[in-house]
Amino acid sequence: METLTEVRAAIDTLDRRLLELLAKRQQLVEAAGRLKPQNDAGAVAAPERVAQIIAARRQQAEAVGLSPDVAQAVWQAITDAFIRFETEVNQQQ
Ligand SMILES: O=C(O)C(=O)C[C@]1(C(=O)O)C=C[C@@H](O)C=C1
Repeated sequence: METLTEVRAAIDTLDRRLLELLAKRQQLVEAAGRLKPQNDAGAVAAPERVAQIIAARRQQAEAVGLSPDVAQAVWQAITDAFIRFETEVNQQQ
């Protein structure tokens, strides 16, 4: 992989896989939102679970050669976005 164009093509391919995994994650979050009591913002936000996820992903990142700070930022953004998504699901069930 020698050119910026090649590197970007590889990033696009990898991002496609990430999108598919995030779509599967969304289905699981939707199921979680339906299992929680309706209109329960505290249950949806589950801050203790988010803290557990962030700590675990930091450790798991180190094991696979990913910067723990990058992992924390990514999973903070993921959980923020999915809490917003799950809030909609939880209100509409
Ligand atoms: O574990 C849950 O309770 C979920 O609803 C899933 C999830 C997640 O995205 O991983 C989403 C919202 C909560 O803040 C915590 C975690």
